Amino acid sequence: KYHQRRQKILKIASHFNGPFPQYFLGCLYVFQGKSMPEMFDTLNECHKIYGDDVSLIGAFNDFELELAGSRNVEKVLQSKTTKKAYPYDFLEPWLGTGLLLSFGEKWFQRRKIITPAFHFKILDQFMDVFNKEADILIDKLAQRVDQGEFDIYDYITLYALDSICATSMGVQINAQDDPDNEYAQGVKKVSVFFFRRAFSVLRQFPSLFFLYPYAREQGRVIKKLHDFTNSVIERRRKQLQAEQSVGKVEFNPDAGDLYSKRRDTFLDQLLKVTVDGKPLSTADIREEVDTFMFEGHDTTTSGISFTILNLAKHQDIQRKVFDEIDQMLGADAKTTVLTSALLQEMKYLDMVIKESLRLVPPVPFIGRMLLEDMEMNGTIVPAGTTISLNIFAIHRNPKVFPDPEKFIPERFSDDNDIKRGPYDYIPFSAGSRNCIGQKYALLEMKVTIVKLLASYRILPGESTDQVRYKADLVIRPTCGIPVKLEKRN
Ligand code: HEM
Repeated sequence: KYHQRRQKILKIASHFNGPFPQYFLGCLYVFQGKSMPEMFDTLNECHKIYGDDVSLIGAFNDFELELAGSRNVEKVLQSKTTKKAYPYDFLEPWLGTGLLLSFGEKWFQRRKIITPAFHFKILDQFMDVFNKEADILIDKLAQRVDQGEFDIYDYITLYALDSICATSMGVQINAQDDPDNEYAQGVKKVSVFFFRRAFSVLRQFPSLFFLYPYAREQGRVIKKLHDFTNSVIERRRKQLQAEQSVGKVEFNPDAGDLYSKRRDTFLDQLLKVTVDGKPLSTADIREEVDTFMFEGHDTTTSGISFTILNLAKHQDIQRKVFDEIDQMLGADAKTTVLTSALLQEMKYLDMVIKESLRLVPPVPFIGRMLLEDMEMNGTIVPAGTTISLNIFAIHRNPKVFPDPEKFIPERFSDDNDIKRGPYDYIPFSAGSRNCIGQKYALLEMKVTIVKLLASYRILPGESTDQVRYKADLVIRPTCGIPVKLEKRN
């Protein structure tokens, strides 16, 4: 039976290129003994060697396709008969079946409940928080001015964590005052466990997870992450109860209410909503809070940090962004409260952010499992196949992005002749399961870059050129983001 299945898979795989699969362990040898950055490079190298769509057969006849060609990517993202691929299951003990992991009716219902929390009018209210948190970041960074190279990544992580808690949960956690924040450390650890499991031989046997050397530690770390999100939910619940007991309090942004009295945050909606007449259970709420705390800070941290890296490496481009800020805000650049309308006028900044998300998409891969057969490359790919969509490779198609490794913001100018299809550039994915937080993310990224450049010139450090990429749930730098800061007058 094993042999017959292998023959069947090889026949389908012949419609795609890919490394030769060994009889039992498939193509695992391609990744064996490699470090995380090397694995990431190898995966992307496969596309250079074998083309856009690569067959990668795993251990024990596990058929997997790695797609980077826009035709097949579109088919998968448009299909209504897919679910998230098995590696996402490894996240379930942490994120439950919140919006990222759920599917079918549950996903549809949750997306409907949560979508209004990211309406552009609500996002406008978030701008005060982004401004305030970014000002704190700028203050914290003052101690690094003229002090030589340092890693800015952790500063950005804590800033993004404060921002997501304040905006979406209505709770101030002051992570920026706590460099050893346990939540941020825990997320890093769980992400590495996830990655190691996705590349292990035993990955198809969930019941054997206890054999993994890090299984117990994962349990402990997830418990701490849950304790933290539980405390955020409880704080907000108490705030809302206190408000109810003194009658309805009007929100006044100037009276220190910026965080606690914000109305109808994402968490408020979850606390208040009823489904079939019943409120959501604490477990239901926590899985969404866990999902948004993670998705809402780790991804933007990666996006902001790599934009900073690119600006440090390209002083001419940084100068142009600064000139745009200077032209619009002049001497008030450091103190102006940025609004979404103001940011919308900064066209060059927009191109820089888009190019940075192209070159280093914070979510480099997304995965799906086919629930029905699908036609691809002239063959029928059977239901049950795991598909990985390689956004990092999609963004390096030289026909759409000539000189793909170069950082060229002008690719996104209106006069660029090369036309892009809707699936050639997908940092936030596409289709119905696209990123619900994309507008939020872009606003936060822009506020951070404007505030940073208004106060500091970002210079490359001695090791800036040595930064490589490694990817677990998001792309991270191998040795932080080493930069130097110089004060602007
Ligand atoms: C630069 C920052 C961000 C990037 C590049 C990004 C990218 C993505 C991508 C590629 C997906 C699809 C994942 C998949 O199909 O498996 C996704 C989904 C999602 N993102 Fe983001 N994201 C970012 C920021 C955010 C923020 C700030 C939030 C929340 C405030 C957020 C919340 C979510 C959620 C909840 C989903 C699942 C949506 C669903 O399946 O209905 N993301 N994101």
